[in-house]
Parts: sequence; C-alpha cells; structure tokens
Amino acid sequence: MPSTNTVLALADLGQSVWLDTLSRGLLEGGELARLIALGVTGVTSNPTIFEKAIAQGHDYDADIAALVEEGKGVQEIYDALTLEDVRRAADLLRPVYDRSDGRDGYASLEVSPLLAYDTAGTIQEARRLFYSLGRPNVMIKVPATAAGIPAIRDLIADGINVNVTLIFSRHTYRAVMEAYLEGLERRRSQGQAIDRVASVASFFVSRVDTLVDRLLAERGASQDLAGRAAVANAKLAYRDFRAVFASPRFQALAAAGAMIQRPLWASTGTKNPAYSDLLYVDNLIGPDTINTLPLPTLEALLDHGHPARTLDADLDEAARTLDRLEAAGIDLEAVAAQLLDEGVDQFAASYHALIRALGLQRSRVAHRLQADRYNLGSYEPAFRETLRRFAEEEVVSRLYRKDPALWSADPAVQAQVAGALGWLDVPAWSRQHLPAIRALARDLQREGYTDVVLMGMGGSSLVSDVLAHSFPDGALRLTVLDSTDPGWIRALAARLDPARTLFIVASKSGTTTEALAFYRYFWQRVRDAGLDPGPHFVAITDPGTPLEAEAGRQNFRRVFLNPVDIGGRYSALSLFGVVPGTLMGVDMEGLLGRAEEMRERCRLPDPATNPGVLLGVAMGVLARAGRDKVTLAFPSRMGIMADWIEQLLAESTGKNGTGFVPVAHEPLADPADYGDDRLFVTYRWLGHPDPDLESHLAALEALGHPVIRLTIADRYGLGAEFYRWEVATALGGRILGINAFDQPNVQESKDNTARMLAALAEEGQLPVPHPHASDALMTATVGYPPVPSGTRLTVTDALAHLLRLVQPGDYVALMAYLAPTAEHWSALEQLREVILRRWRVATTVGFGPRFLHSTGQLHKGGSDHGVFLQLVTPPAPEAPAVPGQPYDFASLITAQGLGDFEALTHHHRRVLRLTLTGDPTVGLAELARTVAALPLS
Ligand SMILES: O=P(O)(O)OC[C@H]1O[C@](O)(CO)[C@@H](O)[C@@H]1O
Ligand SMILES: O=C[C@H](O)[C@H](O)COP(=O)(O)O
Repeated sequence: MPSTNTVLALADLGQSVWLDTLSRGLLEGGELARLIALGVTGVTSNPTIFEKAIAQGHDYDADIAALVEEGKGVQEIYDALTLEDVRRAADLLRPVYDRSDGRDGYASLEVSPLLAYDTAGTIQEARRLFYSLGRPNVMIKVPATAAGIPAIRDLIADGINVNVTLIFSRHTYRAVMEAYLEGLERRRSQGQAIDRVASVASFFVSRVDTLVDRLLAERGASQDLAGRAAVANAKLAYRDFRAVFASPRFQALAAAGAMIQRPLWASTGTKNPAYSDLLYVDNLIGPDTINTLPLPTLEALLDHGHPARTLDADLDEAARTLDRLEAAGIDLEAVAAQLLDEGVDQFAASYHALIRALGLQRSRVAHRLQADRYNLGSYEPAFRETLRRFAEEEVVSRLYRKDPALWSADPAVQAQVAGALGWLDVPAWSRQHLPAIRALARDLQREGYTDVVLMGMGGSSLVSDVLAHSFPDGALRLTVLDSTDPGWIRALAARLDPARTLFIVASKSGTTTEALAFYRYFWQRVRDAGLDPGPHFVAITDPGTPLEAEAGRQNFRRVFLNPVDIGGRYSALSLFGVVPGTLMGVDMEGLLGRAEEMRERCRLPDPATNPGVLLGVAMGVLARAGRDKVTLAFPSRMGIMADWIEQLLAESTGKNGTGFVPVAHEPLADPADYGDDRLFVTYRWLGHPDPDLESHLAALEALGHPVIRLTIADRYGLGAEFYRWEVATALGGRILGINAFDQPNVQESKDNTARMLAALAEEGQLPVPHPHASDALMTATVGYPPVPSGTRLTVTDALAHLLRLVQPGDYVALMAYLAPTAEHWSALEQLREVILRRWRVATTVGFGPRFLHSTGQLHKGGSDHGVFLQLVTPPAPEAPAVPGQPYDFASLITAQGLGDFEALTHHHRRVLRLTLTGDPTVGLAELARTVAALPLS
C-alpha cells in the first residue's frame, strides 16, 4: 500500500526525516507531537536555532524569571532552557526510539561553539550534556574541526551518542567515519557493548552552493554550474559512506551489534529563492540516510515532494560536475575549510547573542526583584525638592540636547562644555567599530600573541583596569601600565615576551608624559629583542594629536581615533575601553548593550525614575549639606570599579573649592567612628549577597547615615554602571555649580614636574628640599603649615604637626609613590585604618603618579578639607632610562612627587612629605605604629 504522506514515503525509501528546529512553542503547542505523528523521527538543534527561539520571543520569559529568582547565572539559565527543550523533545521521540530499537528517534544538542578548537573541553562538555540529559535517545553535536575529530572518537568510545556537525568536505567526512570506527573498536577492545552507541554525520549542503555560486560569479564562470556543487558533493560523500560501511572492518563491528553512522543531510533549507524549495530534499533520497528539515522545507515536502531514490543515481554526472568546478578554479576543499571556519564563527555569534540577550533579561528581572534603594533619611525632603526642580527645569531633555548652560552661564565655559558631551551617545558609535577590532583580535590570536599591555593614565587606563580585573578569563591577558615606579616597570618588562605582546599607547591628548615614557621604553625593548616594533604597537588617541603623527611615522599596527568631544574620564565606553576590552576577548557588544539600556533609562524625563539623575541629585544635595565624602562601600567584585568612579568624581567635581570626595576601598570601621560628612553607596550583586557588608550598612542607617543601594546583575552590567555614573557625575556637578568637564588644577603639578626635570638636566640633580627631621627609617619634610625656621623636629613631631590639625569633616589622603603591589597596599591599609579609627575621618589612598590623574585635581582644587601625607622613596639607583629623554624613571617619579608636593604647599593644603629610606613595607609598618601612638589633641 502506498504511504499516506511524503515523509512516510521517504521512510519507505530508507530515509528518515528529522526536524531541524526546536522551541518551547513547538513543544507546548503540540506541533512537534503532530509532526512525529506524521512520521518525523528526530530533532536537531544548534545555537542559531536556540538564539531564534529564546532571544527573539517571549515563550521562555516565565522560566527565565524563575531561574533568576533562584539566583542562577546566565550560563546556567542557558543550560537549563536548552537542556529542558531537548529533554522534552527526546521524550516525545522516545516511542520512535523504542520502536526502531535505537536506530532512530533522537534529539540533538550542540556543545558550546566556543569549544570548537578545544578537544579536552569538548569531551568534558559533551559528557556533561549527555549525562545531564539522562536519556538514551539524545545525541551531542560536535563539530568536525581538527580538534573535534579526536573528541568524537573518544566520546564514541565512551558510549556517548554523537551527531557530528559542520561537515562540508569529503576529506573531513572520511576522517569522521574513521573516528567513529576507531571509537567503536576501542570500546569493543575494552569489552564494552557497542550495539547502543549511535552516531550520525551531518553533511552540510545548501551552504556549499551559496559559497560556490558566489565564487563562480566572481570568476565569471559558466552559470550552468550554479546550484549544482552541493548535491554533487553530497552524492559522492554518500558513495564514500557506502564503501566504508560495506568494508570488512565495519562488518566485524556490525557482527558485534554496531550500527552504521548514517549521513544526515543538514543545511537543507534552500537559500537561493531562484532554486527549487526541495533542491536539497528531492535529490538526496536514499537508504540509510537522514534529512533534517527546517519547518518550511518540511511543509514543502509534505505538499509537493517527489519521493524517489535519487542519491545514488547519476554519480558520473556528479563527478563530472566536481571536475568542471575544479577546472573553473573552484577548490572544494578550500570552500569547505572556509565554510567550517565561518560555520563555527556563526554559531559562536549566535551563542554570544543569546547569552547577551539572556544577560539583559536577567538584569531586567534582577532590577525588578531588587530595585535600587535610596535611604537618605533626613535629607529626603531636600532630595525630593531638587528632583522636582530638575523636572521643572527639564534637565534631562536639556542634557540630551547637550545644552552647556546646564553647567555655566559663561559663554567661554559653555563652548568648552559643548565640546565635551560626546559620551552621551558613544555606546552606539562604539558598536560600529567592533567588527574591525574583532578582526584585529583574531589576527593577534592567530599570530600567537598572549599579552596586551595598555599604557596610559587616568581616564585613558582605568577602564582597562576594570575590564582586566572583571574578565580575567579573556583570550589574551591585559595588563595596565600606569606607574612610573622603576622596579614595577622592570618587573613588567621581565615578565613579557616582546614577540607575543601588543602595546597600546592610550592618550587622548597624545602628550601625557607617562604614557609617552612607557611607549619609548617598550618600543626600545621590542627593538632590542630584534623585532620590528611597529606591528607590536597600537595607539588610541584623538585626531590630530602628536601621538597620531608619531604612530604614523613609526608604522604602528593600527591607530584608533576617538571622537574629540569625549574627555578622558568619560571615555570608558568609547574606543579607550572598547579596543582593549575586545582585544582581550571581552564581549564588548554585551557591555555596550547594557550601557545603551542604561542610556534609555537615563533619558526618562521624570527624574524620580531616572537612575542617573537620582544618583547625581542625591550626591549633589548631600554634598551641599556637608556630606561630601561619597563612600564607595562596595562588595569585592565591584572593588575595581571604585577606582574608576573615584577618578570620575574627583577630577570632574573637585574644583572651585568644592567637590565630591570619593572614598574607595576604605576598610569597614566601627559604625560610631564615622562623621556626619558621609554618604554611603553600595552595590548588591545578584546571586552574591554580602551579609557582612549589608549588616554594616544597616547599622550605619540606624545611626542616621544616608545609604544608597544600587543593583548589578552580572559583570556585563558594568557597561550600564559606567554610563549611570557619568550622568550622575555630570548632573551632580551641576548642583555643585561647577563645570564637570575640565581639570584646571592638574596642570600645575605637571608644570612643576617639568621644571624639576629641567633643573635635573641643567644642574645634574633634582631640587629636593632639605628634610626637617630624620630617623633610621625615614625623613620628614614639612610642607604646610610651615614650621619656624631652625625648629628641631623628630619624624614623630612632624607627623604630630600634621595630624593635630585634623578636624571633623576632613579627609586624610595617603599618596604613595611606590610600586602598586599588594604588599604596599596592605601596609598602607593598616596605616589608613589607624587614622580612620583614631581621628574618625575619611581616609583615601592613591599610588603616585596614578592618583595625580584622579584625586590629584580634588586635592588642589576641591574644598580645603584634605590633609596630605606624601610617601616617597629616594630615587632608585640604576633605574631604566626613558629613551630620548635626559632622565630615567627614578628621576621621573621623584620629580612627580616633588611637583605635587610643591603644588599642595603652594595652595596651603596641609601636607607632609615622608621619604622611606629603607624597605618601604617596614617603614610603613613603623609609621602605622607611630601614628597609633600619637596623642589626639
Ligand atoms: O588621555 P590623556 O590625554 O593622556 O590624559 C590622561 C589623563 O590625564 C588627565 O588629562 C589629567 O589628569 C586626565 O583627565 C586624563 O584621563
Ligand atoms: O543540524 C543542523 C544544522 O545545524 C542546520 O541544518 C544548519 O542549517 P543552515 O545552513 O540552514 O543554518
């Protein structure tokens, strides 16, 4: 009796029809069950299929929300959703599997495409998926890459069902069949059963025609070859299959129960609308095969398919077609290699897009579950009143119209501000540059690069620090160089292999002394290693800077030009963040996507629902009420972000005798030890509660301190946070009445440094002032207030002279011109803790010269509440020279310390300079002891 539909007719001809799609809708709407009833006997999925199903609809929303509430991460959500769909499909297919005695009835799930070049990773992941699915009728898809083939062999030997995917070439197909046979043989030799190990080989079809047709057109070859390569290639592959599985070698395995590895025609949806919609169905029908069809192709088959055995017909014609293609200059192996690379890339792109979409959804749910909370206590009325005023003055729409009058009525200031608001729109601009930067990243990986070193200061480097710390799993290691400490530079140079390192010189102005010194030093190192330095250097700068010109002269590998209307500290989401992030392998598209979402929220005209406005107004109102110490009490995962925020707040607002004083990384003290000059800001990181921090903040709240709790869902949320803080800083600055886009007091220290270095060049030594006191571990030089000349002091006296001036509302800043090591940091932290506990004032710590491009502006330009302790070492002997300059790094860092000391003294800021003459860590420990014993007046 003839079959009742074409799917069953194909089954009569020995071909199974599978469905090449899967989604929750198909499962829940009963469509898959209906198709199985019609004769469909399997299901295949891939990352693109899941991306369409999950990211482009709402069928999964409820599940996603539930998983977020359980605290699941993005990867876990992806896993849960895809495993669930495949599990359910397998269950629907189970009767087919049982009926066919394990020959048919499978659902396939692909391993992450990110593992396509990693054999061990693929094996581990395939095992995990197979055992989590816990059903015999599932197959794990493994790509036929060079790394995938040995994994296929090992997985078969393990007894795991494998669907080999992304096969385009007959050569590769033979290696796939070989891997299957070897796997079975190994399993059998280990005495294990082989009759239930199933495998199919997914031979891709339509994509071959797509590429070959394009190549034919490019070569102007005869068009009668168009649309014929794929079927011919598949037919000859089928002939190879027949030969291998008829061989005595396989027959021996078959005698032990082995199943053949059926070819599965994949990619059978017609892509060229000029061709028949059943081109890759009607022509590929034959026994022992499978054709997996997307829904429209399956419908076409049911509607007008021609069930007839075609696969082994006209083989000579197929061979002739391939010969003619060769004669036309089409190398099918090269085509296959390209398609394999592109196939992996496309699946990886879909996978990333899905992960990104899930991340976004997760962060939305997270914000619903855990909204930002502003507990401003008695400041609430002033806060609400200012929000109301912001609404009345239409601040948000003026911000996005880039109205400089928000910050100043002075036309000259307005002109400068108008040229500094490009950051408001930069995420979308940056996104366009991603493909080119990704191409560079791929080249670097192919060329064997292992390291990227970003050389720059302040806003040009801090974003890289955030990325390097938050994404330590990048393909390349990113290191930030922003210290002129000679030992630090030498240690970095010793660690790097110049042949495998890319150096990024990042400087908006293209004139920053430190960045240029690093560049000259490492250029010379690369040259000394016998290499041509140009290909190892990249610049990020503004158009027209001296750095752009230098990079051109020296043939840098690339120069990335950033928009001129973005200042350093507002540049995180521009090329200054996007280039290093992409090169190290961060999904910057994900990060920018979150930034764009935050941008949308920051455009909301109602200030009371606008996350940027809320934060800016809270900081502004509280600072004006005397609570200007913005204490960033962050959980450890956000710690590094505090450094970036510190720079943004301090350099943007610390001027005209006012400003926010960011307090980052301060150890937690007894709640009673905090003055009434604080505003606390914290983050709650979804799925990672920090009960100690939370109870500390609750205690502070109980004492009447204002606390802001912001929420972040995952590390891609950092993109949103960069944007939120930029808006908040700009608008908070408006409340303080300052221009948040200049840094008038930074120049002074720079000028002083230049003068010191000129003196060194002329007189052979730096004009180091004579110390007022010294002991075995350090010397002390009083800056301001001065001591009467001739006064005899001890180091303890000098410290007492400074610290007895500390008043409530002050902050003590430790400014250490030392290598930024963990050891120095912890010694400084101890000193800081003593000061915080005993004087009950806010404390800050910065390494020089980095902080000069951060809190340095606030120190000199902000309110006179700073008390400064400068910590330096004597210039190190035999420091590395700065090529092309008459000084070395030791003189540079010394001159920088002196220059700032002079600037602070000149501004009558309370300041003392201590030179640690021995081991700095020992000196700092002693200092902490001395400070702990000083009397409190
Ligand atoms: O990117 P540039 O021009 O090298 O500047 C680096 C840093 O120096 C400053 O201009 C001054 O400290 C910062 O604003 C800036 O982030
Ligand atoms: O297993 C199925 C394949 O992943 C699928 O057929 C690919 O088809 P496409 O080329 O239409 O993406």
